[in-house]
Amino acid sequence: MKPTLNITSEIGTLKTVVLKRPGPEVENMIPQNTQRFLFDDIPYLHMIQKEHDQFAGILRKQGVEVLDLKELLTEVFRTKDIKDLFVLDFLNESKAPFDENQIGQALENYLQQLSAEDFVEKVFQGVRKEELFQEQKIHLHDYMEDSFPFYVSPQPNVYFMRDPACVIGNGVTLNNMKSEIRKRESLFFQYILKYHERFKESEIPIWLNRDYPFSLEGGDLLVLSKETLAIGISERTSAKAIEQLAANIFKQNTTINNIIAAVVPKSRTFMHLDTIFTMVNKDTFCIYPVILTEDIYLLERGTVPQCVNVSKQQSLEVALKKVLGLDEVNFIICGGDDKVASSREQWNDATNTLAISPGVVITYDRNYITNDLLRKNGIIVHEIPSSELSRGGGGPRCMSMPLIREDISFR
Ligand SMILES: NC(=O)NCCC[C@H](N)C(=O)O
Repeated sequence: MKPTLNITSEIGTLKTVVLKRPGPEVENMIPQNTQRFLFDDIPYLHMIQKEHDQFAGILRKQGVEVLDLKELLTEVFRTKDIKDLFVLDFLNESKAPFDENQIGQALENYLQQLSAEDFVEKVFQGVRKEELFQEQKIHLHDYMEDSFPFYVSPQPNVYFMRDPACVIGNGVTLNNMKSEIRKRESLFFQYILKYHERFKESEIPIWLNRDYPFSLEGGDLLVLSKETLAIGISERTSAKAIEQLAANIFKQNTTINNIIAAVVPKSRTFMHLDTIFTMVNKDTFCIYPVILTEDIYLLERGTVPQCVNVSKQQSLEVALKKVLGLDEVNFIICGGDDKVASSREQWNDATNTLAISPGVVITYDRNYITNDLLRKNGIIVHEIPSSELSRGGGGPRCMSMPLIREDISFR
């Protein structure tokens, strides 16, 4: 029988993954607010869907079971009581204007009467002001030209499935995401794990919950092996969340004994560890070289009650060799030696590879120098078109949430 969740590496043969096909929510941005939504441009919907369909198509062709976030949520919300409960949580977290009686109640009523299918679309696309009150201007700010047109803001980042939750072993983290605009995304997984037929009977450990006050995002967390995680201390993921996660995991009877914590320079370009470091084979990593000069720490299982021992490491290479038991580590530098190409391809998510088995990855076609280098290093590369997908600032790894991979051994 298939396990519900099993992720013990980044590269074990991928069996089940969750994706979200980009939908009309990506068109609910305007040039004045793309930055607020963490986008660099507004994608062309028709094309981004075509590109994403090719991504899903390659995964299916490789025998991967592809689950769809929209379908999972729709199945959960067919039960009216669960949907009504979610409406309240969702509006609360959307900072919907509940205090303004008329609007809060109208929003609640409006969402409650939608079918499960329409409701899920609305959750992604947001609720425009004119949907509730035709052209009605109530407040002074409604008269202002730049007034935000939504009561409930859209969620264009939902196709970046990697970030709101991380599967580690047979458990998950439900992440408190850094930016206000993405915080609601991990609420989806709370509901799916608790109420969806496929998950609700399994006792899934929650390694760190979304009410933990310091932020963590999935793009920063890599499961390197049964024993080891790598986590970026980044713009999005705090050192406190990493240590708390370590303490929670080490306290349990798990195989994880080590966490490599790598400093990631705080900038939009390097927003998560997986924008500068991914694993493509047992001893091979695709990197942007900035990761080689930043500080590296190791968190190890200590003795209770001082559960986490922290030590500074000499380098990423030394730390990887130690925790993975490797004699050599092969770093493939994205874009190669040409600094301009390296920087450009990093920006276009060249290092954001998604492994579908050891030495087999999916990447963006636009990063042709890195793809070539990967192939020269014996990696099989499946390319997907990326003109529109890349506009949101993430690549194939960011767009996927693996639930089940086959176990592999390193030694
Ligand atoms: N793991 C990743 O690097 N995810 C990419 C997230 C892109 C999204 N627009 C964001 O800024 O959060």
